[in-house]
Amino acid sequence: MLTAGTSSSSMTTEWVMTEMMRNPEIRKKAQAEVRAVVKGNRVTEADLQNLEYTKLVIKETLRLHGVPILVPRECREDCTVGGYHIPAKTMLLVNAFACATDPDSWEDPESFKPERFKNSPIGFTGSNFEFIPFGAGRRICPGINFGMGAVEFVVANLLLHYDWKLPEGVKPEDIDMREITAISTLPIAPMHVVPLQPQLSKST
Ligand code: HEM
Repeated sequence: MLTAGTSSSSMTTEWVMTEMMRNPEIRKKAQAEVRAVVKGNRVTEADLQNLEYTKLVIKETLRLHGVPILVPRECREDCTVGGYHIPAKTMLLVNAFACATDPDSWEDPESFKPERFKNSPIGFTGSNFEFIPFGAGRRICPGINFGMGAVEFVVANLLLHYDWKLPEGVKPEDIDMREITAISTLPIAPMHVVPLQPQLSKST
């Protein structure tokens, strides 16, 4: 439970920041939303409900940087998938990343475009098999709400309190987006960012 709940949420947060540093316009838009919604210096649970664009950014991050392979499943009965006969008791591994980047399901699948989820019926509760960052079915992640709340809360605070820039001489396109695979996908090289003056001018 601890392993499943900690690295997944923290790695998602790290990828959200990485994508926002690589896409400054998206970061500015999310930051403007957070600063417009949050009154005072504290992000509340109620504020999170109104962070519409920031939620899209997190969703798009989960599409491109979610778990690559889901927990194994065992086939209960013989079946045929894509013309292949799968005998009962075969262990199956679902390639969630392939589903989330399948050009038959997604337009321009490799690009980071939070807007693709705007007014889209595709959610992450396991009903849309092209997007299953929390899995699906009986073994779906039981920590969806906790995990999403934790990521939204940390990202909102990072955007509310600080402006961010890359170290001197580093351009957004220089960020190393390669991944290594563990329980979550991790950046192959940690990104370095510089927090600017804390935004403490708002009244509490
Ligand atoms: C952004 C954060 C998170 C992501 C992306 C995530 C993703 C996943 C995925 C993909 C699975 C496999 C589901 C399947 O095979 O169908 C899973 C399972 C699980 N997750 Fe999460 N998770 C997150 C946060 C959490 C949190 C916060 C907790 C607990 C506090 C948690 C607890 C678990 C547990 C216990 C399982 C195993 C469920 C089972 O096998 O029946 N997760 N998670």
